[in-house]
Amino acid sequence: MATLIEDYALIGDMQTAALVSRNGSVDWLCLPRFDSPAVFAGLLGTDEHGFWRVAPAHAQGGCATRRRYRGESLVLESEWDTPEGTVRFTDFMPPREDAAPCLVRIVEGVSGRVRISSALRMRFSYGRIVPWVQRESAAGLPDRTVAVAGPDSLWLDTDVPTYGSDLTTHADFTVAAGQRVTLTLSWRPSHLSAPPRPEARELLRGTERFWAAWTDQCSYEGPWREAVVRSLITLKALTYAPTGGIVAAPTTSLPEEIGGVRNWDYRYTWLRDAAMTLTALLRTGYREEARRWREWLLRAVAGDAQNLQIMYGVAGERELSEAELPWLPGYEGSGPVRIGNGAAAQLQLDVYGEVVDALYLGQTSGLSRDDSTHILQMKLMNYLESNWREPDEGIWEVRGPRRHFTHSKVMTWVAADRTVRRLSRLGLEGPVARWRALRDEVHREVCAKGYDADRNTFTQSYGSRELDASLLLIPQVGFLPPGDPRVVGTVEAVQRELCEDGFVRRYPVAGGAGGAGGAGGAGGAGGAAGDAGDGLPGGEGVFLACSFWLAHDLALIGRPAEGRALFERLLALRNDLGLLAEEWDTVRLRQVGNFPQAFSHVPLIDAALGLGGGRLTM
Ligand SMILES: OC[C@H]1O[C@H](O[C@H]2O[C@H](CO)[C@@H](O)[C@H](O)[C@H]2O)[C@H](O)[C@@H](O)[C@@H]1O
Repeated sequence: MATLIEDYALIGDMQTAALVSRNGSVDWLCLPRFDSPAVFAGLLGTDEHGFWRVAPAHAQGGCATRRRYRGESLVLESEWDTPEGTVRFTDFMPPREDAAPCLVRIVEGVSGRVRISSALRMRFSYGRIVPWVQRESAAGLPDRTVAVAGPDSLWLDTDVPTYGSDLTTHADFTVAAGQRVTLTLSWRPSHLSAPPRPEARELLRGTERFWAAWTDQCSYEGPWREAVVRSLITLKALTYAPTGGIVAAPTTSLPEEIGGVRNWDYRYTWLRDAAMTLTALLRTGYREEARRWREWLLRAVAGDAQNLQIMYGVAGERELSEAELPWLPGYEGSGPVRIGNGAAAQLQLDVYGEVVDALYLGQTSGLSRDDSTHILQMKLMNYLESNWREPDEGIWEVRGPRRHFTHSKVMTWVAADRTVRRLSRLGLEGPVARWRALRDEVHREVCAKGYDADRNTFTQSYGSRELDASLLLIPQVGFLPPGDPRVVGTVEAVQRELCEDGFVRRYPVAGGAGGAGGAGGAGGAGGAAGDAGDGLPGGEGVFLACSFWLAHDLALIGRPAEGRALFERLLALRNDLGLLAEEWDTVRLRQVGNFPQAFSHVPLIDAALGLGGGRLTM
C-alpha cells in the first residue's frame, strides 16, 4: 500500500484496533484481540492481503478533504468534497464487554447526491486465507454477508445491496443530503450462531458517551492540553480492557527504516512501556487503569520474580515466539514481517526499576494498599539485589552481546530508592538498611564506571565511549539533580553527538533511516549490510521518546525556552490527528516504526507536564 504511516487514523474498542487511511481504506485490523491474526493486512502487503475501502465512487484513490476525531473521542469523521456534493464518513469501533467486536462505518450525505463505492476484501490469517463467503437471508430483513475460515467468521450488515466480484464484496449506492447508510462488520467464532445485527446509531451514541465520560476524568489543565488529551486517548485505546494489559502499539512490522529489516511486533505488553504508560495516566488523574494494570502484573508475574519476562501477551501469556510471515512483502517492501517477539526472552534489568517506580507512584497517588503488591515488590528487589551486577540487553533490547548498560544500573538505583523510601515512610518490615546500602553502592558504581570524566558525560555502558539517550532520564528519575555538572554535560553531549536536525537518536547507529549516518556513528549508507553495533543491520530514524526526554531535560537544567522550542517542533511531527509512530525519518520527513506508539505518547505527556508547569487537580 502506498500510504504514509501518518496518513492513518486509529480507531479501536480497547480490545483491538484498526487503521483507517485518508483514502477511506481500513488496511489493518486484527480480530478479536490486538495480537490475533489480521483480517485486513493490506498495510503490510497489497490489496490482495485484505482491506475495506468506502469512498466516493468518482474519487477512488483520492483522499478525504478533511478529517478529525469527533471531540475528545476515538470516533473518526472524514468529509469529502466532490463534484457531486459533500459526504461525511463516521468510522468507529464501539467499546464492548462480551459483545461481538464490530467496525461501524456510517455514510451521510451533506449536500448534493454522491455515489459511493464500498469494496470489502476479507483475508484471514494475515492475508493468507480467502474465506468462504455466503449470503444469509431472513424474511423482512436485509441479507447478511458472512465470511468463514477456520475459527473465524465475519458478518457484514448493511441496508444497501451487495454483490460479489473478484473475490471481493462490493456495494454501490448514492447518498443524498440528509440520507444515511450504515455498514458494519462483526467478528464471531465461526462455530457460534450469528451475532446480533448491530444498531449503528445506538452504538455511536454509546461510544461517544464512553469517551466523554473517560476524558472528563482528566485532571490536566495546562499548556498543550489538546495534545496531552489526544495522547491519553491513544494510550487508553492501547489498553486491553478485559485484563488491564497495555500494548506498546497496535501494529507489527511497520519499519524503523523504509526498506529495512528492523520490523517488530509490538502487540504485546512490555513491562517497561506499560509501567511508563501507567505513570503518565496516574499523573493526569487516571487511577482505575493503574489499579487494573497492577492486578494484571500480579497475575502475569504469578509470585515468581525469578522468571519475570520483560513482556507478556495482553492476558499475561508467556509464549511469544518470533516468526516471519513470508507471504507478506512488508510495508513498502520492508521485510521480513514478524509476529511474536524474540526480545521476550531477554534480560533487561531496567524493567525492575520501571515497575517498582510505577508501583511506588500508585502507592503515593492514593491507590489502595495491597499485600500482594508489597510481596511482589519485595521479591523484585530481592531478585535485583542478587542479579544487578549481570550484563543485560538493556532498555533498547539490543540483539548483540550483553553489556553493563549504565541505564540498567541507574534503574536498579531507582528500584532500591523507591523501595527504601516506601518501607521507611510506612514503617513496613524489610531490610531497609541493606537496600539503602545497595542503593548507595549502585550510585557510586554508576558514577565511577558509567561516567567519562574526560568528556563530562555518562556513557552507554561501563567503559564504553558511546553515548546513549536513555541517560537523559538520569535527572528525571532523581538519580542526580538537574543542576549537577555531570547531568548538564550529558545533555550537552547528547545534543552534540546524538542529535540530527535537533532530534535525538537512541545511540549511534550506522546508516540511519535517512541514510545520514547517525551522528557519532560509523556513518555509511544504511541498508541491510553490516551490524550497526546493536546486533542488527541497517539504520533507523531519530527516536521520538528520546527527543521528548531532551526537551524535558532542557527545561530541568534551566534552558526552558529551548526545551519548549524542541517540544513544539516535536508536536509538529504528529499527524493531523495528533498521532505519533515510534521514530521520525529526518531525510524523508516522515514517520517510521509502529503506529501509534505508546512509548512516544507517554514522554509527550511527561514533557508537557515538565515544561508547562501545568496544574494537576489530582
Ligand atoms: O531495536 C531493537 C528492538 O526494537 C524493539 O524494541 C523497542 O520497542 C520496545 C517496545 O516499545 C521498547 O520497549 C524498546 O525499548 C525498544 O527498543 C523490538 O521490540 C525488539 O524486539 C528489538 O530487539
